[in-house]
Amino acid sequence: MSEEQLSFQAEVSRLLDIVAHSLYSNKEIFLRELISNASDACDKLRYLAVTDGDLMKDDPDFRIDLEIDSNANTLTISDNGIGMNRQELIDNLGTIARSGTSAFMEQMESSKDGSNLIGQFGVGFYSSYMVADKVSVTSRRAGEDQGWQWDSDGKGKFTIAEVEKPGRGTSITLHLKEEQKEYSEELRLRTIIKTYSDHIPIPIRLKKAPEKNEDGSIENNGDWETLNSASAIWTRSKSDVTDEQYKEFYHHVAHAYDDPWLREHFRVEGVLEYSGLLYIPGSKPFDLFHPDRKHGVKLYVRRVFITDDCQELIPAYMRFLKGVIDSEDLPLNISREMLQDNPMLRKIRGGIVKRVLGILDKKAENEQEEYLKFWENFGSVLKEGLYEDLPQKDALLKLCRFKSIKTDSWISLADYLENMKEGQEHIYYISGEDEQALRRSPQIEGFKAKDVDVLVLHDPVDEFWVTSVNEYEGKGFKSVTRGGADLNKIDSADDKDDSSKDKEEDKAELGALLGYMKLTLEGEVKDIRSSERLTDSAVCLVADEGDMDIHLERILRSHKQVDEASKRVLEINPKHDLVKRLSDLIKEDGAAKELEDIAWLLLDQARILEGQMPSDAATFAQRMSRVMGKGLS
Ligand SMILES: Nc1ncnc2c1ncn2[C@@H]1O[C@H](COP(=O)(O)OP(=O)(O)OP(=O)(O)O)[C@@H](O)[C@H]1O
Repeated sequence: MSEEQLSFQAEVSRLLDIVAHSLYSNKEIFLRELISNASDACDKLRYLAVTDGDLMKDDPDFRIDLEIDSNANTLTISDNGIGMNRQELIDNLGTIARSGTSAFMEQMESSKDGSNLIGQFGVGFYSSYMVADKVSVTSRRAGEDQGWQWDSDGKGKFTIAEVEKPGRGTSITLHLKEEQKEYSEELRLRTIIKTYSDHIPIPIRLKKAPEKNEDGSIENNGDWETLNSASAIWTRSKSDVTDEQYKEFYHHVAHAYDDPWLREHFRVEGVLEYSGLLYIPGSKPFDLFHPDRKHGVKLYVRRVFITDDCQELIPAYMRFLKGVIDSEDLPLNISREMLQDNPMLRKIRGGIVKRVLGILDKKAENEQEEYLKFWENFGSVLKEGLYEDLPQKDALLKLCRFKSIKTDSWISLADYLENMKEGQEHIYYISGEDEQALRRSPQIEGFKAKDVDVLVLHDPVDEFWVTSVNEYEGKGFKSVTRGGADLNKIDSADDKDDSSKDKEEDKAELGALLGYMKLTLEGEVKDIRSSERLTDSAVCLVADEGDMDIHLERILRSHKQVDEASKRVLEINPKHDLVKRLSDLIKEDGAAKELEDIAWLLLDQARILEGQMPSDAATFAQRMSRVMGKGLS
């Protein structure tokens, strides 16, 4: 087959354009990316060879080789890993499958200086174009006979052609840009490998240029020099690994380039034996909430890479974890299907969950500021565990941090309980999407007045756990937009001022108003009641005790999971001037029309405060005009 020319997927072209034109100063990381890919390719073959030994029989020792040609100004990185066939070359090097890429590119394009972002994201193979103006890839898939060559200058198109390739694996030749000649110098390469790739568990070798002695004899005939330690970092003892090496391993295993927030290197012995090196990233990945997002923990069995896609290893609510788990007990030839319901794996998962929760607990306890960095990045994800992993509910609730109406900083549930008022039986919360709007909600007025704190839950995930988690330390969670507020049970200095005689009179007058409004608004609301929770506003809507919370219902309706809106309870503030005036008006003759208008306007006002529309915008406007006109006359 002759050479074929194909176009990059549009996203790749955009990415290549960003890479080539970025002001990214740290160009040397291209080598880290290519070596990382080569090492992954060897891992993949090692796994396949467990069940098909023939795949690597002819060449059993993995290696990654670097060769320089200073005359041609090229650098070649070769591996004897899994290799790629024609279709794989087209798919892998011509399209982008990673879930976070679109989000990354949007941010890149909207930010002035993307260098920082490129550093965080890692553009993999395409980073070659930071130093090369042309890249040639020859590859032969293990177990196949035909080799393929892929060539591109990174400007929209690439070619692919059949080629002779004696050994399996991939060779990537970078035709270095004139100004990037330094990457064809031995010393430079040695330093880069030591810095970024020492942890790679496969020998990375550099072919030394033959040296001529003075007498013309050749000193070394192109010997290979191994540049890295070449042992799996998690098998070494902690004292043998430097912070820098731990960090570089994180960059490799997580494909992320921030500093990890936490690392945990451990070994479990006993009935079940496994070791692990886990990290929690220092920043929030672009794709944390992407539906395809998976955790980044690779499963190894006795140093053999098995998979980086084992959903049974780590629960989804810990998908921020990155790193490696290496089991001594699982069978080497375990298939990915067999992993699905494996009791040993379930135990490992249980162990990891406990370990991670334990570490987080310690951090939350001893290094509160530090812990909040984690919480702000990954708290939303961890909270998913509150309904996905009920046995861990209490441990998770202990780790949760919340905003509340009394403070802009984060508090724990323990802090909340400590500040509960005499007679307060519930942990009160208000939930919705907009934190500031929640803080202004009429439903929290009475709580503020009584100095009772209310948690402000503005994370979309909150609506889901808060309805399934019943209590913390014996105190139930209660929405302030639902049911009775129970505020009269809570002591407050204000209550003592009202004389009981006044109260009785007020009650009778309000009773008449409530009766009138119930008749007028019949069918529109479930009930109309005097409110304990309002102090400044005249009205608000609440959900009846057994009904669905107003905000939760709104979310479910927007996802079409609930068809009809429930009828709500309209609460009226008996202490509000307008309400008092209405109670008087009801005794006057000829006020019926005005009263009717106001009753409807109050209901629509309460609806608007909940972010809803008045039931009929035109009638609402007419009523409003009539009442305003009356006010002016
Ligand atoms: N040396 C190699 N041998 C075999 N396959 C490779 C090699 N280099 C790259 N690939 C294939 O090309 C794909 C794309 O590589 P690329 O570096 O762009 O992304 P990635 O490795 O998936 O992620 P990242 O961008 O984080 O490096 C890889 O997933 C792999 O399938």
